Amino acid sequence: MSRHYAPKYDETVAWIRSKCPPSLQHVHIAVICGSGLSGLVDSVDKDREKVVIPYKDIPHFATSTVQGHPGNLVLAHLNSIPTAFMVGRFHFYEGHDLALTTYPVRVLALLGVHTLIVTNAAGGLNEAYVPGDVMAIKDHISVAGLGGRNPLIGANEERFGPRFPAMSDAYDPDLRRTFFRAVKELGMQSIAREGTYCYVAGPSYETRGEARLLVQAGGDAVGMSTAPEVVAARHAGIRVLGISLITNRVPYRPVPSVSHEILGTPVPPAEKNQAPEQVVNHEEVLEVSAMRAKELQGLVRKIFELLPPPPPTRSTH
Ligand SMILES: O=P(O)(O)O[C@@H]1C[C@H](O)[C@@H](CO)O1
Ligand SMILES: Nc1nc2[nH]cnc2c(=O)[nH]1
Repeated sequence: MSRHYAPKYDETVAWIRSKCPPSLQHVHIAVICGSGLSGLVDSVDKDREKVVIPYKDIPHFATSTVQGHPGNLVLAHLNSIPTAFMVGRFHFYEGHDLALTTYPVRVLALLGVHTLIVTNAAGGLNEAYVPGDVMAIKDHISVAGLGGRNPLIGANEERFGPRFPAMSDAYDPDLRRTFFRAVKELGMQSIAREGTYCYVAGPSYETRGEARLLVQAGGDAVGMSTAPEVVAARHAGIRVLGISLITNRVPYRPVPSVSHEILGTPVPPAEKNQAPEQVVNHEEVLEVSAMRAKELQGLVRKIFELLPPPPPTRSTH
């Protein structure tokens, strides 16, 4: 993460605290709302204080430019736990440096967050997945990270974590167990999945060849966020639950040939009897998010009810 941002975390944190009542000056859990998932914030306790701060007012924050990402930091209680909601996130493809994209995660760490629930809309790569499925992320493949786009590049911020943090345990197994307990209690087994999320920079969706590469690498879903936030969170010692809402199927079979139509040659055997695959668009992504909004709110509330005890605290000051 660029050293350029280092002196500003404390300014941002002090400013946010100045807008909050005492009960919200330290928050324990953060929820990042993915595309079209801003309704998750409606799960907060209605009878308690709630502070809504537009990102554009927060010193040193970026602003959200993507449809389905309103761009507010909301501090409130959920199941009586002081919680921060990022209602909208920043994406690298919006033109933000990765240090700025993940800046809020470090601010959240300084506000006291020990547990991050990060959500996203993602395309399904796994043959068995259908739009509307909800996947607990057990691992990620950061294609952009492997290509040199890692939010921790630059001088290491020792106050947050070590130079070389492990990522082999990035998605907390106890939190995943909690996710599946919540799924079971709510009877959502038929739509619940557990899989590997692939992070690509976007904003273009995958070609079929790219999607096939991700399938062969073991990816179950693909999206344009989450992994940088998780890397920054894990570096800061925050435990993570990642949830992908599968909003579309990603076409990955070879592009149908047309040469045989003109030349009268045989149809390539691999292309015989192929069902047509649908092209994805962001409107469809938002439609499926809207369709599952209420269930996901219920799921998040249930997860809060069942959360395991917090990990031992580690100072970032
Ligand atoms: O912020 P998330 O990851 O939920 O948004 C996904 C990825 C792109 O931003 C967008 C594409 O439709 O949805
Ligand atoms: N990269 C990518 N991101 C998505 N977000 C929602 N659907 C998709 C998808 O198919 N591909």
